[in-house]
Order: sequence, then C-alpha cells, then structure tokens
Amino acid sequence: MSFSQTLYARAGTVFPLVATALTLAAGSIIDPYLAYVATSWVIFGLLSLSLDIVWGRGGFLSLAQTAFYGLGGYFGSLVAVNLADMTGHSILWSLPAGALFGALVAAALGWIIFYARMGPLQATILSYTFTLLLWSVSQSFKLTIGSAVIGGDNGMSNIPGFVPGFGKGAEALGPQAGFMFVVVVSALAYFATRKLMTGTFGKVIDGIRLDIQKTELLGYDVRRYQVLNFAWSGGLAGLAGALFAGWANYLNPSIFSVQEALLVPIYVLVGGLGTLAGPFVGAFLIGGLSFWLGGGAVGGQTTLILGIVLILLVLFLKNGVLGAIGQLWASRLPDPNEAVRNAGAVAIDTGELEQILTEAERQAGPAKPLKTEKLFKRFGGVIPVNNVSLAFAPGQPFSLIGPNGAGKSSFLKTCVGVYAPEGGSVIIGDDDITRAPIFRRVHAGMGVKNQKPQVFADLSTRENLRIAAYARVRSREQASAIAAKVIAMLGLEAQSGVMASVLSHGQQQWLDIGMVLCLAPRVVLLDEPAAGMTNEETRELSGLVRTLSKFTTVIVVEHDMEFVRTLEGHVTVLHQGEFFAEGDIDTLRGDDRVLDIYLGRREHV
Ligand SMILES: Nc1ncnc2c1ncn2[C@@H]1O[C@H](COP(=O)(O)OP(=O)(O)OP(=O)(O)O)[C@@H](O)[C@H]1O
Repeated sequence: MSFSQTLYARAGTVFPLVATALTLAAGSIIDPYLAYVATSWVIFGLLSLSLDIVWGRGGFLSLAQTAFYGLGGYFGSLVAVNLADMTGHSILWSLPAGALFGALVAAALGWIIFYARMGPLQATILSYTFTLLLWSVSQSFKLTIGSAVIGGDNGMSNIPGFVPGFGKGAEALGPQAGFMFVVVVSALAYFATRKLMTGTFGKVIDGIRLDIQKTELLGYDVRRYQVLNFAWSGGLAGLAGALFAGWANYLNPSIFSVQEALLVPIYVLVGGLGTLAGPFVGAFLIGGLSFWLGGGAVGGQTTLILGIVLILLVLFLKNGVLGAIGQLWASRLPDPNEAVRNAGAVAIDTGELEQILTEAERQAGPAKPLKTEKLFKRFGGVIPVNNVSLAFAPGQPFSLIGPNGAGKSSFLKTCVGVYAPEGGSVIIGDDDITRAPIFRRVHAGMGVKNQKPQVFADLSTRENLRIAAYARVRSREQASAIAAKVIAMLGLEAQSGVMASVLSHGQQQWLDIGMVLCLAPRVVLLDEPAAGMTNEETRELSGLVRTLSKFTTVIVVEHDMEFVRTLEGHVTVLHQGEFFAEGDIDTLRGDDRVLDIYLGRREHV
C-alpha cells in the first residue's frame, strides 16, 4: 500500500487527531469570546454525530436528537445543581447523568419504533412528534427538586459551568479552558463512537441499512442492534445537552423547538452523511460562517445562510464536504476494484467445500430434517400455501417445482419466517419454529438464499463473508478464518477486497451462497439459485448442491428443469398452493398430469 492509500484508509482517525491537537493548541491563544462561541460549534458537532450514526449508518432519519439533547441537558443540570453545590466538580455529575438519561430515553423510544417494525417515514414522523410533544409539555412543566428549579416557559437558570475542582468554592473554567475541555470530551466521544462503528457492531448496522432482511437472515437480532445504536446516539446527544447546559448556564424549552431539530440534519448533510467526522465539519462551517458574517452563532442571518448553503449543497455537493473530498481523493488512488475486470468464471474447489462442510458439521452438529404440517398462508382471496405437509431430510437434494404462481416461493418464505402462516406448523429437528422470528430460525440451523443475490453492496467480498461468519462464531479471528476458507473454496481470492456491488451477477450469487455456508446451516433453502447464471456456473452449482446434500438438508425451488435433473434428487410438484405430485424428475416429466399443469391443459387437473 502506498502512503496515500494508507492515509486514506486511516483518514477517519488521523485527521480528527490532528484537528483535535490544532484546536487545543488554538484554544489558549484565540480571543476568549471566539473561544466561547466556538465551544457551541463543537457541542453542535457532537449532537450531529449522534444523528450521523442513526441516519448515515443506520439509515433512519431521527428528528428526536434534540429531544435527547434537551432531556440530557435538563437532567444533567438537575443533578449538577444539587450535587455540585456540595461537592464542586459539576462535570462529574452532569455529563454522565445527561448521557445516561439521553441513552435511556432513546432506548425506550427506539424500542417502540423498531419493535413495531415501522417504515422509515413513519419512524421519522414519530421521532419528530416526540420532540414536538416535549416542546409543548416543557412550556408549562414546572418542577423543583432541591435547589434546582425547572420553571416551564422560564426554563432553568443558574446551571453551573464546567467546574473541574472539588469543594464548595471550586471555580468554573473560563471560556478558553472551557473550550478545550469541550473539545477533549467531544474527541473522546468521537473516537469511542468511531471504534464502535468501524468494528463488527458498525458493520452489522451498515448491513441493516443496506439490506435489513439479509442481516436478519444471517441470524442477527436486527431490532436489538437498532435499539442499541439508537441508545448510543441518545447517549451522545444527552452528553452534548449536558455540555450545552454548562456552556450556556441556562436552558429553556426552545431547545426542543422545530428549528433546533431541523438544524441537526443540516449540519450532518453539510459535513457528509455517514462520515462521523463530517458533523463537526458541518457545525464548524455553518457556525463559523454565520459568526464571520457578523450574526454570531445564532444571529439574525443564520436562517438565511443555512438556507442558501443547503440549496448550494444539494445542487453541487451531494455527499457533503467530507464525502466530496473522500470521493475526489479515492478517484486519484489506484482502482481497488480493478481485480474484478480480470476475473474468470467461478470454479468450486470441492475439496475445500467438503472441508468447510465437515468442520461445520463438527461445530453445529448433524443435519436436521425440516417438516411442515398442514402449513397454510392466505393473502386475501389468494391461498398460495394450502395445507402443505412435506418432509425434507439430508442425503439427497429436494426440489420444489411447479408452474408460475404455484406457491413455491410463498411456501419457502413461510418456512423462513418472511410470511407468518395462518395455520399449520414448521418444525426443524425437534424445534417448532412456526412463530419464531427469522433470526431464531437461523439460530435453529436454517440457511436461506433468496432468488436475487442479497449481498451488502458497499462492503467488500471479504467483509460480506466475515459479517456472515461472525453472526455464528462471535469471534473476529474465527470469522476471518472462515471467510478466508470460503473465499478459497469459491476461487474469489482476487476479488476478496473489492466492493460486492462491482461483482458480476453470477459472482454475487456465489458470494451469497458463500455467506449462507458461513452460517454452518443444518437445513439450506435455495430459491431459484441458478437464476441469471451461465451454463458453466449452473453446472458448478449443481455439484455444490449435491455435495451440500450429503451434509445438510437441502431444498431448492427451481424453474430450470435441466438443472433439477442434474441434482438427481427428490422432486415435489406444487400447484395452486397445494401438493400435487412427487418422485424423480424423469418420472414426473413423463407424467401427463404434471405436463398438463405446466402447459395449462385442463384434462387431468
Ligand atoms: N406478498 C404477497 N401478497 C399478495 N399475494 C402474494 C404475495 N406473495 C405471493 N402472492 C401470490 O401468491 C401466489 C403464489 O405466488 P408465488 O410467488 O409463491 O408462486 P411461485 O410458484 O413461486 O411463482 P414463480 O415461479 O412465478 O415465482 C401468486 O398468486 C402471488 O400473486
């Protein structure tokens, strides 16, 4: 790797470190008033970072960040006002209290949003409603606890500044030291968040944004991850709120206002969505710009400037400042996706495959049978799965065939948990999984490949496999080792570092199958796996499915009769949602009744 490539890969750590050092150095020499104003930009940057991890990384535009910010500020101050009087050291009380309260409220709101499986728009509106509700309630909310007074419209005053020393007479930091203190706290919060988001947790959050269903099909409890991410973001916002209260020494309900709520996404967009450092850049740029124009941080020109900046940004810098710099820089580096252009056809290394499957069997136990009993699913007047009772076992591949609309995919989706059945049961081994969420079925041993390749487009081939393997083994080293084996088995070594989005359709199908194998499934369900594959790839796939069936139960939904014939397994015909016939493919191909349903003749049907 060249210096430029290494620096590009570490940019999110190196530049923020340099920026922190420079800001700290500048802190003691700049004008105290500027230091005071710039402190608020750092705080807004931290608040915006809290949005960036849920929006830029998690894919959910939350308008509740200022709610957690305000609540963190009020609660942190409530604690600080009472305790700091006796002990000094206000920041020891207000910052953890604000962060914790913000995290708890976010976890509660996130629990409602994510477990109710709301759509993105609905979730954004609910988060906005929550902020508006607080705004309205806080106007008349009055509370006195000890020496802390929340006075409704009048807000809360006499909040102690940043007091680092102990004891009654301890003094608050001045503007310059206060600025440096806020920079240090925000930098620590940034680096902790960055560590979280560049690790496996962050990759799962990326997976949720890119393809939530696939993430769950890997066995991740996606809602738990979403709530945890939201709670972390609430913690950051609460921390920012507690800092803001110490900076302003005063809070009032305007912190929950519409204008405040909408400023946060603007900072994020200006800096660069999903970049983590971008929110600070956005807050500094907008804050600095309005300060320079003479309006101060919240001066009269701010709204106008924000409007103009946003319009220019939408027109010219769609990825924000850091996003645009990153793109420009990347375009000057050697193309990391070059390897794809020289790629040959995928050839399965059968020896490697058998090793992977033997190891999987050793770790996850023997193959499990899958059974459905009178499985029933209806969509209004359509019944795509009508009392279907089937049993699948290891030893040979099972194929499900039938004309278009026969209910093959619906049967598979009902087994997988994408559709909830109205009747009957699905049993894997000894476990009744009829009502289990998708990720629990995966834990029970199910591995699923849907018709379209489901890979995480923005992650590399290796990262895709790692995230799949990590879902099972929960160890980064083991996950990397499994990913390396699957890459070798698929012969994708040259493509291991390229983005999945640039792989060919066939390669994406293989990668998807590789991800399923990383789960060491005991039952494998494949929905039209040969779709879009070349003849050569289809032959390879047939070999893979046959080998797989020696180690696990395999069920394949397929249209391609020739492919089904090469599997040399058991075939079940579905028709109009019901079991119709079964046997080997040659017998079924000679069966007039089966021919009739495929040709649409009525004679035998
Ligand atoms: N989510 C849904 N909502 C409403 N109807 C659905 C839904 N999914 C499937 N159906 C209906 O159920 C019937 C069976 O569809 P399904 O896709 O399961 O058949 P299939 O055998 O897999 O067909 P194909 O081979 O064309 O993929 C169709 O009439 C379809 O319109």
